[in-house]
Amino acid sequence: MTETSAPSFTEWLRGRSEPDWTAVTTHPFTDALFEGLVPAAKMRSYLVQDFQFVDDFLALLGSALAKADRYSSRLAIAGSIGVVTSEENTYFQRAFDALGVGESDRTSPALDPATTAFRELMADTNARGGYAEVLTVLTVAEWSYLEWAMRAPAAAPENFVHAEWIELHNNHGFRRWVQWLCGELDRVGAALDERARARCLRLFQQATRCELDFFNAHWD
Ligand SMILES: Cc1ncc(C[n+]2csc(CCO)c2C)c(N)n1
Repeated sequence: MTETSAPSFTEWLRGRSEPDWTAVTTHPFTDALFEGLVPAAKMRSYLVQDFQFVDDFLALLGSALAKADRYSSRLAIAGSIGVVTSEENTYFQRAFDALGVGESDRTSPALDPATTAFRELMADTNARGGYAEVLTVLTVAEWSYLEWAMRAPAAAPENFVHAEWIELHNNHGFRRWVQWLCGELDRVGAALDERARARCLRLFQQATRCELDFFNAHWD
């Protein structure tokens, strides 16, 4: 009777992942990005590693597509796969050109430990997780990026490498996709038993930690 405002599953997951969640979404790397003040060498290493991250992320989206429990969910996920494989992809190529990234660093760079840890978490979730677990890891990666990017001031930095990286993560379509993801995880989470919910929480916390380590690896 007093349960008028129980937190949603995703709000509960986020709240239980503090203080790391706020450390990610207010990270100094993102503040510097807003001002166009990330040094080129740091922006380069970050994007080179992130391009490797995006490959496994795409595989995880494919896993969600396969594991979804209904057609309308598969359609929403397919739409997001289309975005990752079109607009995002040309951003990386143009940014790499601007930053002078050579061929081997585009295709097979030495991986930073933070990149490897994140890739392993995604690969494990892909191999062993069900739909709820896959959604959990996707939600951390997308929601945390939306949250930092929504903090951007109205004036964009001059350099397109900085400006477009912000715009990719706070545009209307991306906001709607993250809203869909959170709503989907809330829907699927409502049907889980306590043990399965606890598994999702552990994954949410691990993925949040991976996001923090990823930013920290390119900032000091
Ligand atoms: C470390 C890291 N975490 C999350 C994202 C966010 N993200 C991953 S793939 C993708 C495409 C849109 O669905 C977006 C926004 C990132 N780039 N790098």
